[in-house]
Amino acid sequence: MIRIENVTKYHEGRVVIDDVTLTINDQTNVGLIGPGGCGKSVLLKIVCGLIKPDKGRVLIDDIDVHKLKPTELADLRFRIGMLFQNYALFDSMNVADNIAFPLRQAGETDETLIAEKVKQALIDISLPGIGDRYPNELSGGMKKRVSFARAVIRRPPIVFYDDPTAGLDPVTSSKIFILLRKMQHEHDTTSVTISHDIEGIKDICDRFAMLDRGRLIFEGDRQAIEACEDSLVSQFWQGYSDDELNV
Ligand SMILES: Nc1ncnc2c1ncn2[C@@H]1O[C@H](COP(=O)(O)OP(=O)(O)OP(=O)(O)O)[C@@H](O)[C@H]1O
Repeated sequence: MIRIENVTKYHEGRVVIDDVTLTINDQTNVGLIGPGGCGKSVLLKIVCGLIKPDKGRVLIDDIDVHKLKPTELADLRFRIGMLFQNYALFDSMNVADNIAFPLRQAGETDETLIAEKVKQALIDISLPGIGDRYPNELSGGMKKRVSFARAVIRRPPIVFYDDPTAGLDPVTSSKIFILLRKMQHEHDTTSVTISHDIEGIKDICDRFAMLDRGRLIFEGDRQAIEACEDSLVSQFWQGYSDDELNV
C-alpha cells in the first residue's frame, strides 16, 4: 500500500504540493489528472523518493520513503518501475542494453537469460528486432515503447507512468494503453498513471485523483468522478470549459 500523508512541497517561494493525503491500495491503478503545472509529476517524484517533501511523509508498505538511507532507497526503487515523461533512455546505449539495464543493475549476470527477456520485451511492445538501434534512431512513439519495456522488464509490483502517451499519435497511444492494461492484468501491478488523455485512462484505471494548484480536489472511482458535482472536476473529466478560451 502507498500512503501519502499531508505532503507539502514548496518551490521558489510558492506551494507546489499542498497538504496532499492519498492512499493507494495494492493492485489498484490510479489515474492522476489535473491541469498542466498542477504538481502531478512532482507528486510522483516525491512518492518514489526523487524529491523530498517539506512536510508530510510517504509510506510504501509502511516504510517511510524519505527516512531511508541511500542504499535502502535504491533497494526500494528496485520494486518500482518508472516511465518518465522525457523517455530518460541512455543515448549511449543501444535499445537492448537500455531495456536490460534494470536487470543488470539488479545483479543479473546470465546474458542468455537477459537476451531472451529483452527479445520477448521487444515482441511485447511490437518492435521486434530493433535491439541494435540507438535511441536517436527512434521516433518519439518508439522511444516511449522502449521506455515502457525498460520500466516493466523486472515486472515490478509498483509502476509509475508519467504521461505515457504525451505527444503520440492515437494509434501508438492506444498501443501503449493496451500494454499498460496487459501489465496490470497479467502481473497485478499497483500503478499511478499521469495522463492528459482522459479517454485513454478511463479504461485502464480503477480510481482517479485530481490535483489543482497542488491540492487534491478529487479522489474516487469512475462512478464517483462521473457523478462529481465540482465543476472543475467535471469539466476536466469531460474535456470542456465554461470559460471562453483566451487565444
Ligand atoms: N524539483 C522540484 N521540486 C519542487 N517543485 C518543482 C521542482 N521542479 C519543478 N517544480 C515546480 O513544480 C510545479 C509543478 O510541475 P509538475 O511538472 O509537477 O506539473 P504537472 O502537473 O506534472 O504538469 P504537466 O501536466 O504540464 O506535465 C512547476 O511549477 C514547477 O516549477
